[in-house]
Amino acid sequence: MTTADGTGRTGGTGGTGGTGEAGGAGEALIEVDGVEKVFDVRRKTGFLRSERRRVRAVDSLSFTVRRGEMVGYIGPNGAGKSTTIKMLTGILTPSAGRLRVAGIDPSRERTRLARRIGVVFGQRTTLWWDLPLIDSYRLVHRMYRVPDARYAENLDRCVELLGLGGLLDVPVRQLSLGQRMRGDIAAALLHDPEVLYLDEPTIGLDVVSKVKVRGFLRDLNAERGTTVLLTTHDLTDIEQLCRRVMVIDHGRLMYDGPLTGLHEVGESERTLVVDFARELPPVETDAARVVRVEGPRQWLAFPAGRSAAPLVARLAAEYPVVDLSVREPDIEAVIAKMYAGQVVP
Ligand SMILES: Nc1ncnc2c1ncn2[C@@H]1O[C@H](COP(=O)(O)OP(=O)(O)OP(=O)(O)O)[C@@H](O)[C@H]1O
Repeated sequence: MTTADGTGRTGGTGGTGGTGEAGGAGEALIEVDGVEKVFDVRRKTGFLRSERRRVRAVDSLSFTVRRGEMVGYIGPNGAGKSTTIKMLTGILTPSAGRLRVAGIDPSRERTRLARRIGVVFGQRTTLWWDLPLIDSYRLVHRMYRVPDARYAENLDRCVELLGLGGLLDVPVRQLSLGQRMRGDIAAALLHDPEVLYLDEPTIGLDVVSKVKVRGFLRDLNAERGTTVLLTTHDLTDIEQLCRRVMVIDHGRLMYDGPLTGLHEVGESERTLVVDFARELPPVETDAARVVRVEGPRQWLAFPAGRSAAPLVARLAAEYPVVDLSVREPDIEAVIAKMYAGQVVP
């Protein structure tokens, strides 16, 4: 497993939290130590025959998330993300290893833990389908025994910031996907959880709804210091919300560190696009390689971890440069390479 500092240690690399910087390097809130989850699966192989197969969904998983962090948890389909979240909520019991959330063993004290965490599964709603949105919130109010004043304050805040004002009396089944998702996020927050697990919170949303949801989560983390573990296939969610990212594949943690550090793991390159005053042969320099030439324009690739400044200074000194721009590497390509096993962290 690779960490940004190359030590293999986890949990410290993103210790200053998400983009919101809430809470600084706080106490360990989520502790995962050598956790495994094995499923016994029966598969029919004939009319009366079946075979047993063991699926190791999570394997030797260890990480720590500190209070106030906003961490992206990503991986290809079937990597073990949902299984991890289910263990962290107490829905599933680990086959081996140690788990603590806010000091609580999730599978042993699921009800006690429920008061401390909020969960949003983008693919499923926790709201009552046939009831108006506000009725679901009233039920949450009672279930979690949230003090009346606190409930009213949290509800007002969510209604305002998530734009739920005109929707409270609408039955959940009549809400659009984006409205329903915002409604679900509010429901998960009415009891002031310290930890919020978000499993694909922007799936299927249009651009405007995505922006709204991301802005809300950023503010929540910055203002309330809520710790967020975010699972998503949308890397823009991660880029805009999380300074720290964990990549899981085949149940194992492949990378834990800043998003920018993935560029180094993936040996990705930035591109300097240079317009010269006239057509020139490909420029020769050790600091970059020319990957494309079109008339007076040339594209020079150089390692993403390196500054463009020395290269720019040298070109400007030696060539008739008219204009320059730097293109950032494509993080999706780096991660796709990682999933495909071309990058061995
Ligand atoms: N209840 C279960 N019984 C048997 N196998 C399971 C069960 N839940 C998950 N698995 C298997 O465990 C592995 C990890 O699944 P998991 O749902 O955690 O992946 P994921 O990373 O969340 O994937 P996705 O991005 O597709 O949601 C997969 O091989 C899956 O088929």
